[in-house]
Amino acid sequence: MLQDPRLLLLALFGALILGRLLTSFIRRGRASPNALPLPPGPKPLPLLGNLHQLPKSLQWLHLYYMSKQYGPIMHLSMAGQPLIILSKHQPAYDLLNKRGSRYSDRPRMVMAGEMVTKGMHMLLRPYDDRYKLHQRMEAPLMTLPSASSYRPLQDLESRQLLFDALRDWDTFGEKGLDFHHHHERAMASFIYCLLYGYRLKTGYEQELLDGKRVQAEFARTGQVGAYLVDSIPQLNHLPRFLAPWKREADELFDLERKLHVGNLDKGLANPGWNFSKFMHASQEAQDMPKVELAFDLGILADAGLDTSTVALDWFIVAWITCGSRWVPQAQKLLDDVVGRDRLPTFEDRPKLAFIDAIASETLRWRPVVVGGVPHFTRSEDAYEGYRIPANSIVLANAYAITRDESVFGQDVHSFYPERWMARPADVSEPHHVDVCGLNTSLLKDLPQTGFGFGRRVCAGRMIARSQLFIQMARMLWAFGDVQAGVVDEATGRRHQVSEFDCTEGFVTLPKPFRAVLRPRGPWARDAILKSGCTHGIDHAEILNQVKKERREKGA
Ligand code: HEM
Repeated sequence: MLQDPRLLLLALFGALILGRLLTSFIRRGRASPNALPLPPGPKPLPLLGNLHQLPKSLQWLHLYYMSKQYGPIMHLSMAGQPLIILSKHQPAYDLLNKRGSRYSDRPRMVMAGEMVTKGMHMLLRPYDDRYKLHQRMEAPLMTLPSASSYRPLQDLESRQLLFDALRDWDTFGEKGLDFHHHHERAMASFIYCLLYGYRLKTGYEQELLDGKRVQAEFARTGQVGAYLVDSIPQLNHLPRFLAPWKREADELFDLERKLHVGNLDKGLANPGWNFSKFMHASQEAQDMPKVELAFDLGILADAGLDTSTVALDWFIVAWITCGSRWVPQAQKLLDDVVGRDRLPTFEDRPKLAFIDAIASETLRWRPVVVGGVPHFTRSEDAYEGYRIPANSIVLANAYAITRDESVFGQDVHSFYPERWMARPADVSEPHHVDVCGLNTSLLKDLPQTGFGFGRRVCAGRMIARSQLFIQMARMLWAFGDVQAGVVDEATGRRHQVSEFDCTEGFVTLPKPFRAVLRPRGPWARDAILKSGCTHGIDHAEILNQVKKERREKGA
């Protein structure tokens, strides 16, 4: 029966899989009698553990409800692999921030990390010396003074976004516009300009289409359970004809390599300062293979593109579904501070803390990476009377943590920007305003959980916060009476927007729909047209100004 060598190999690997499951099961049973108990969690089945209890859809929501039963530190077993779920801010902060040296690793991802990106994906890298070298190379570009120097580019793209949205209002009227596309174009154009020295005019450029494909493949190949080889890496010893995922991984690597190396080449050749030139000239890059540097830049581009776009998409959903109170409040503030003759600018930011509160509330209400990014610990630890086993995946469930009432106060499911506002500071007291214009005297220092934790916290969070501020301030200033688009012209029926109508995956987007963004008045239209189409502006000149400003600020 087993004369066919392929069947023989399959039988061998079947035995290997069974062996692995049995070993992990026996290991679990062998915990020392003196050992602390594992954190509570649902009762596991033999061999499978809790695998059958992990739902495929809206996992973060189910884990949040599960935490109501088992508490803020839960233990689940995924066929023997310990998974610790943190559902309140304090344990997440204590473990991932305070004990960061122990909890900053990533779980091994064979397909997405080792095969498709050959270990060069920054987000998936283990916390080792090579990771730290890359972090050192990027660090000077991610400081607060650096973020402040990128604001002229953010200003440029948000002006363009308003111009494009006005044009679409004139074209599509009540049908509405594809706001996701406009957000994506603007965010991608900003990040590609900064990294590679070119802008994206339409959002349909081949580089962006390839970039989106790479992101979609990352989300797919990185999904828990998508590839057996992630659970049983030994399967990679199979010859290629028995391991079809190897060919798939090679093809995806090739797509990503071509995209990132092509972009690096463009960045080095394009006029003006940019990240490609800066990182290429850095000490850390001197002995680095070109492809590794290209991947660093490419992953930065990916990390910046999707996330800010999604946050702006949720902002539109919040505007439509629950904006009746905070939108008029924000618009009154904008009218008082900015007036109606010009667009808001970064110079207005210190007086517009409420807009920053709206940005923070958007990231809290619908965290972009809603389930959190898994961390990993290689050594055993003890916390609050529980044992955290060695080789645990530790996941801070962003959805649950942003609903921690002991941190964010009452009514955590509502969109309530005021929760971020400090008591009005005494006017005679000088306000503390950071170099990006954020007024920290008027805002509470609540945890920005949506950007992750500890040594793996989002490197681009200062850049992202400026981006969200300028975009939200300008949209709120320019447009009013925002609604979902009409989907049936005969009846005038509009798309029904629901805050839980979202996609699955690493980042969670609202399901696609069109929105009607009406100019608030002729004055808004005039100001947008006066600000104009920005495609004729010399962005290389702006990039050179960035370089000068960075030098002056010692960034
Ligand atoms: C609203 C926008 C953004 C959100 C919500 C966001 C969120 C996150 C989260 C949750 C993580 C993982 C943190 C963890 O493991 O605990 C992360 C990592 C990262 N982010 Fe962001 N991000 C945003 C924008 C950006 C931007 C604009 C950039 C760069 C220009 C960026 C660069 C990175 C990088 C390089 C990492 C990897 C850190 C590592 O694993 O060491 N992000 N981000």
